[in-house]
Amino acid sequence: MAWFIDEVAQRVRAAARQVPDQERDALRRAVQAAPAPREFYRALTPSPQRPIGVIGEIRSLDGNPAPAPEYIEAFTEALSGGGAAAISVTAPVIPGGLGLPALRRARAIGVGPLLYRDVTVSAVQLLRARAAGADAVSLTPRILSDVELEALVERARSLGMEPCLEVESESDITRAIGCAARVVVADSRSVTDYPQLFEQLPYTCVRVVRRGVRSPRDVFTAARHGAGCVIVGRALLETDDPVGLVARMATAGRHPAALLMAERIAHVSDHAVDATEYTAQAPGLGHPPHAHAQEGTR
Ligand SMILES: O=C(O)c1ccccc1NCC(=O)[C@H](O)[C@H](O)COP(=O)(O)O
Repeated sequence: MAWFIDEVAQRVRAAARQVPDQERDALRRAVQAAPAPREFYRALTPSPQRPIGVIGEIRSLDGNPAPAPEYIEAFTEALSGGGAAAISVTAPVIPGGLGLPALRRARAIGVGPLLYRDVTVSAVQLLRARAAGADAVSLTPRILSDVELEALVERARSLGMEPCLEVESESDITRAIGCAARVVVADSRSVTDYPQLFEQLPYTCVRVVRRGVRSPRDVFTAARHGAGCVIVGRALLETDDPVGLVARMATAGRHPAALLMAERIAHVSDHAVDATEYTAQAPGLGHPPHAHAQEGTR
């Protein structure tokens, strides 16, 4: 899948360079007017009561047209009601991605917090995501230089959003630790050694597994492998009862068995306490969402 992202990143970079200054200014104003960001990290943080959480992803099945906006709205609301700790929306560059309109709708109906997953290479994408109501954004270290990664992490934080680093290798983990990432996401299909990678992270970091998570059993497996959260997408579209499925997965995430599994590899009980201190110390947090940072990446 690496080649796919590389190709998309090239296109997105080229498009970002074309964005005129007036549009950037308009986006900054839209960010000022946007609803304040909500606490994403805290919503994901494992606790003895919920050792592993579920992020419900709203998307369409690859190749299918996007569902009607009213359906997306009802679906999003139902996922939240079913116990999803957060909602993820993917950009249209990712197959099945519904993009910023879906993000805006999800924000308007008040569910959340919201993660926007994009192939992010430019600050302008962060502005668009925040203006549409994102509380967190994904960043992929592999496609970013050190300078770009640092600038985008800081920019996301200065906008009040949690940067969630999508890691693929040991060197990505080192870079994620270097920028004090508090949420790290691994694709369980292409990053098959993710449990080993997770082990290297500070335990205050929420480890998220995505792709191929389909059942409560997969939630337990992810807990056993050190995850504090899973993202579930396709499985919710392939069942007749998405709300029931997300609810069963969320229930699995609160099950004492999940706590036993999680405790074997991470100090979940301590995590809940220490995370509070960590939040207070984390760079960029606690600032008002509209604080202005230097724009390091256009
Ligand atoms: O994210 C990518 O790099 C990507 C590239 C090409 C095709 C799909 C890609 N991502 C898929 C997703 O982001 C999934 O929607 C997400 O991981 C949830 O997984 P699933 O539950 O298997 O739908």
